[in-house]
Amino acid sequence: MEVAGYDRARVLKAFDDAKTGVKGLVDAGVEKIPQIFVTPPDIVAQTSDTNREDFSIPVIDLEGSEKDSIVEKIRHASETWGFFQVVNHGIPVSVLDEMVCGVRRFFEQDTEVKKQFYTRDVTRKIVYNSNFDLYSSPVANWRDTFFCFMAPNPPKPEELPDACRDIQIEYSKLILSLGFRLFGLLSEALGLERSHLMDMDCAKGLTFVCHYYPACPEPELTLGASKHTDDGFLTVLLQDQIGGLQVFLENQWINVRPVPGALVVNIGDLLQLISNDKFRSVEHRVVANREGPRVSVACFFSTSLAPSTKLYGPIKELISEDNPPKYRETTVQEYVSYSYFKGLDGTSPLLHFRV
Ligand SMILES: O=C(O)CCC(=O)C(=O)O
Ligand SMILES: [Fe+2]
Repeated sequence: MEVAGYDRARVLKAFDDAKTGVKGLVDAGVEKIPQIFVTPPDIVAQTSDTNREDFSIPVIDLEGSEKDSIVEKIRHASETWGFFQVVNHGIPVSVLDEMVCGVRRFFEQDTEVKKQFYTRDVTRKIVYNSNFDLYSSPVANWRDTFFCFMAPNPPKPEELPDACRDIQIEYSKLILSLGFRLFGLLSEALGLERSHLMDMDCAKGLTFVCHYYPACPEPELTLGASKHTDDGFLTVLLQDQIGGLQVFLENQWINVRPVPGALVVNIGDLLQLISNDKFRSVEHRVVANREGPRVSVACFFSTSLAPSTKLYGPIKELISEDNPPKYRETTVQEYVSYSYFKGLDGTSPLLHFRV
């Protein structure tokens, strides 16, 4: 929001140059959030009762009874909610807990060491900064992040941060095998051969996006993450027990309640595109909280981000005369860079690819 006589560009640059992110502000004891974070009240507002017991995203037990019913539950959730949580997914709780601790150690380590990772050069192996869209978005979010590509060409172990190297390597192996399993189930849920989505390279690339949402002194004035959809094929999210993630469904914000040991799975834009809108990539956001820090790890599955001319459009088996393609074909690189440079401005990048 603009305030007369206020040089937003200069304030953003000073915030960025400090390389200490939102955590740096909290450590310095701010009691009021700086203007760059102040978000219009209608955007922060809750729409209605977000704690309705009868309206929460499904929790699916991957070791549950018959496989057919798991596929059916995943199909239903992907068509209606675009989100579900999975339990009994094969990743031990001790690994989930250590991953959250590792991310926390990264953000809470010595500032001078952490600053070495601070960059906006996305060709670097580890990219730590605050608000990837700081200069393009109308408001900044109360969040710091680091990300790195873990597949198909992971950084060398010595390139990973000391604070979370071992657990990142272990978690990425387990998340890749869970991802393969989920893509098998999603393929079947689309009525395709089990290997269809994997054969399209939907799980070839894995990016870890690790968020740190410091406690916020004025949570009613800002957001942890503005509303957006995810641009890859699928996201598997690990969140701690603080909560704050919300999904926009039936015109209201629904809390994605932390379930101990569960992982949150959501359909990304590219899966909506290739499924010709059968599966939904649903808008979500993270509210700010007086309590914190909140830690989350979003694992984005996409193709390898190495330049490729391979085109992705609605899957031929899913389209017909009655269900013509709703999107033009695109390369993953074109889609992802369009989405990245657009930033979290509240509109879906999918619209740009509609025919
Ligand atoms: O922190 C969260 O719960 C969500 C993060 C998210 O939506 C994202 O990284 O795309
Ligand atoms: Fe997201």
